Amino acid sequence: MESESEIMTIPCFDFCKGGMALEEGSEEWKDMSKKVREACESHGCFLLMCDETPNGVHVREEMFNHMKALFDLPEETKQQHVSPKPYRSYNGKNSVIPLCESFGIDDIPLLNTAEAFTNLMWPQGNPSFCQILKTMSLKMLGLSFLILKMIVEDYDLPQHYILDVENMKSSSTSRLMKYKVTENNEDFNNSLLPHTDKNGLTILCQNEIQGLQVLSKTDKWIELKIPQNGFVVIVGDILKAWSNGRLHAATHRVVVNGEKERYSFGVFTMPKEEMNIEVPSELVDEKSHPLRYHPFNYGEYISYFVSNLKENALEVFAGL
Ligand SMILES: O=C(O)CCC(=O)C(=O)O
Ligand SMILES: [Fe+2]
Repeated sequence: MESESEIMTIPCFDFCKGGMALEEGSEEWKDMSKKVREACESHGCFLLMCDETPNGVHVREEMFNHMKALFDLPEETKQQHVSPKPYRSYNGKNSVIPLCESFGIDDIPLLNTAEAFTNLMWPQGNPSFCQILKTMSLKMLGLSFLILKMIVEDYDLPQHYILDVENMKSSSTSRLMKYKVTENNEDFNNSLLPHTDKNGLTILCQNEIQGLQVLSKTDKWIELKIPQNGFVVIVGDILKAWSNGRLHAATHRVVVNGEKERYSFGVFTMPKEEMNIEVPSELVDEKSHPLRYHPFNYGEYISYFVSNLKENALEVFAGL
């Protein structure tokens, strides 16, 4: 029963009560900003509902059907998706996480990368999947920006810090993931190993199969129950650093041990590689919040992480 009560500790917020999106600057928006900031500080994550359109459920269902067809393509076809950037190329044969397969596509809302991807996988094209990838990536990127603006609002930071959070979502990667099921119990904990995300903010959704767990500050794994048509929002290293460690980058993992495959789709927002991350002076307080991170370059941080692959990369690279 322990995990039952722990489930309750991760809050779920509805940004679109009754189909109406929150109006920026309204009292409701301000109340929500406080709740969002508190959840990001205490848990480093929260669940999110935002049903603006009645056909949202339908779009999701179609997306996961398309994703199944994608992962069912021949291995040679999937392997054609390659990128010089880390964690983008098709990854299907990773001995550390043998149950997980993934693709990463950069900047779908800004460039024609969804077309390029679907044309590569299906030489005759796949316009409906392409459209869904664009719709979902754009929606999730928009939600990321809204959440980042709420955080600036609730810290009562001067308006020019909106530029900081605009930078923090100036690039994005959409990741498509499949978790296979296995009969071998020993593999269960290997679906996706514990990690913090190295970007700014992550928003994920999944088919009906749960499996994502977050580590509480008291070192207990909490099984998330992502509502149907809901999302989970996770604070990454960059947002933690920018907030001077006030926001918590939640360690999370995936454990899938049911009978059905899990598919998930995530939008990882991040700064452009050349951008620098610097703590706003307003978030530094000599007594209660002394400066924890020196200014650093995002691209250099990612290179450092990729060459060391240590989970304490942020503290070692940018910590004071
Ligand atoms: O599939 C999921 O729900 C989590 C994926 C994840 O944590 C990641 O790709 O960083
Ligand atoms: Fe992650």
